[in-house]
Amino acid sequence: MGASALGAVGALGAAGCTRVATASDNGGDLLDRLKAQGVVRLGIAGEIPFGYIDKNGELTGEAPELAKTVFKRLGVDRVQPVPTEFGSLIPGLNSQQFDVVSAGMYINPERCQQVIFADPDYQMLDAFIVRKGNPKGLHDYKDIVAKKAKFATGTGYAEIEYAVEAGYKESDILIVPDQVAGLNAVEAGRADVFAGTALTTREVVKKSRKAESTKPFAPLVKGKPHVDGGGFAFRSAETKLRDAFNVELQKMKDSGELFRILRPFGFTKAEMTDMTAKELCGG
Ligand SMILES: CC1=N[C@H](C(=O)O)[C@@H](O)CN1
Repeated sequence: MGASALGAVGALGAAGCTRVATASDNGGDLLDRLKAQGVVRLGIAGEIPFGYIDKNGELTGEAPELAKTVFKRLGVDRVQPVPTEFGSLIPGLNSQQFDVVSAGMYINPERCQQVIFADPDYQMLDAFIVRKGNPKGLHDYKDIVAKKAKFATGTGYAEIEYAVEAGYKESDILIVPDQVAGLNAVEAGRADVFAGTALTTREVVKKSRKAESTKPFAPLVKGKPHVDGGGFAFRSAETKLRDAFNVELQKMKDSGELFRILRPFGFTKAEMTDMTAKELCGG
């Protein structure tokens, strides 16, 4: 089942006719309310292949497709997309614009201060978009510092911190709305490099004759190579919903169903994971 782009507008406008969670809700019974409504609102960031509206106007991506299956099993039949910028996903969730972040968001200690996460549904390395032939020889974050490259990444992306840890000055980073704007910036020479997930960069350069994606690599976090895990985020009070989601997710990991859903979006077996949200949040 797909929700149309029109549906996305409808999702925002539906607040007047459908009972949706409000700021006064304490969150503990959100699952019951979603079941009664029959719909859950998913925050997405227009990022292929994580969560996006396709050319037919249908909601898809690894996270929305997974959400459709899990929420159906939890008794919520429909999903509605609420598109926003990546950097607005956590504020949008916490201000009740939608019920769940369904954008493949990396789980890290800073974000775990603001929201709670289901266990990751995948693990991932980073990669760069560079001009064809990689003229500046940029292969990881230390290269962008050493070669004084103009560095771009997306609003709210974890990649901002990775560049800063490598010694890049935060105020020098070109922050763009998304990976398409990043590709445009590299093609036009406004940036030498755009950083994102290895899958995102690989997908977006398919549209380009001027740019390519580098080999995936592990960013350094506290000096050590780090593998990210991405998953669904919930408001901090909604442990009941998150726990119920985790139970279904674990069953899908055990049965291999999760990989069957993610594989068409370009994920490999090596990108399936046993990491937990607890360990990614810092224990
Ligand atoms: C799926 C995704 N993950 C990274 C993050 O969580 O910050 C960013 O690269 C934005 N997109």
